[in-house]
Amino acid sequence: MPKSRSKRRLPVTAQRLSVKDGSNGDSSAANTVIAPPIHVAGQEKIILDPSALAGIAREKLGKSSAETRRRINRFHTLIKEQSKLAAKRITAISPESIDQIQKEISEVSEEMARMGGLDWYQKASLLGQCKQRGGDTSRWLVPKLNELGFGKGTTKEPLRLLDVGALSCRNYTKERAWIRVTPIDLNSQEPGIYKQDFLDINPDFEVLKTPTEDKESTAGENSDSDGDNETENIAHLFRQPFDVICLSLVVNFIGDPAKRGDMLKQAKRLLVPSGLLFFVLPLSCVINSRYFNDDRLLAIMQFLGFEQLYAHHTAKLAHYLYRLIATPTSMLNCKSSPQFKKKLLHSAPGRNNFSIVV
Ligand SMILES: C[S@@+](CC[C@H](N)C(=O)[O-])C[C@H]1O[C@@H](n2cnc3c(N)ncnc32)[C@H](O)[C@@H]1O
Repeated sequence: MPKSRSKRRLPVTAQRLSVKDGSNGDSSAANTVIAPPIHVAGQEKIILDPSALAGIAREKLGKSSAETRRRINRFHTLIKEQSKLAAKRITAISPESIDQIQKEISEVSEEMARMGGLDWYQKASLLGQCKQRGGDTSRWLVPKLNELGFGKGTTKEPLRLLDVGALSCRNYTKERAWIRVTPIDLNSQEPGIYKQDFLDINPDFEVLKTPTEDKESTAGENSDSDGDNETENIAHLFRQPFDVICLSLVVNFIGDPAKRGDMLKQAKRLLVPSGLLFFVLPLSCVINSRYFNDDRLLAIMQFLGFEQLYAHHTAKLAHYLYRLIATPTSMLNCKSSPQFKKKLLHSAPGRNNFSIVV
């Protein structure tokens, strides 16, 4: 049986999040303070970190940023194809069709490997972060946290922030006095990023028993530690829930819509009550999909127990900040049929098939 959230040992952190924005976690109060307008921003500042390009050959990236973008999109398509084929293989019955599916899976994997695999994809994305997206997404999140009342000296302990799909562990260096980052990724690009599948984190926070263990358990956090060691036991990093979770361009990376939904549910499991979820999608997912848009996302998030604090479209991205306001854990463990199935919302031609199923 899942343990109840109310028994978890983090009332202080939880209080901190609700008190600091002046709303005490009351959603109506928060809504009067923070309007969630959606608007398209102008050009953003370009920040290029030269170390981002280390070890990546120009010809692999593409001759121009448009070419890099095209290859990244191809990689996304292959990821989706992989998910579809994996689902097909589960239901296939005849040995011939299993062989055929297996052959197609191998072709997809080979093409991904020829492109340079996940490692290439991450480096290309890092370049995209620098050149096209106005720097890493912490540039958007940090001012929003400031607006909510967080900053240097405003909290007793630094905010615990889980950066999922982290390509750099330096994104919050300037804020290290008040943000303690735990950067994770499926494939660690640099020491300091922990190799960890977000969906595999076990959110059983009650394993933390004594204050001594508590102290030892946080010793490895932040980017000073060597997160590159695959055999390292990093379970201690996840013994407390997080104040903030960043899912920036990670959910769209997953090919399976139900798994995307699982990521949102997992974020909810790993957050303190009143914790914040920073969520970023490519703009095309919400303005050009047959099955998805801002209203659908809002309905899903509200269903999961989040309130939307901010929503903002840039030229290429959709940014959202949510606060967790309800914790019905029974719902998260519910295996019944999805509440938000893939549903046709726009039938105009030329749209993509992005969706999130919860
Ligand atoms: C496009 S990059 C996003 C990078 C960065 N967060 C940003 O905003 O630009 C997507 C990253 O998510 C990582 N990722 C995807 N699924 C993940 C999971 N289940 N757990 C951890 N990382 C994951 C991928 O390995 C990849 O590095």
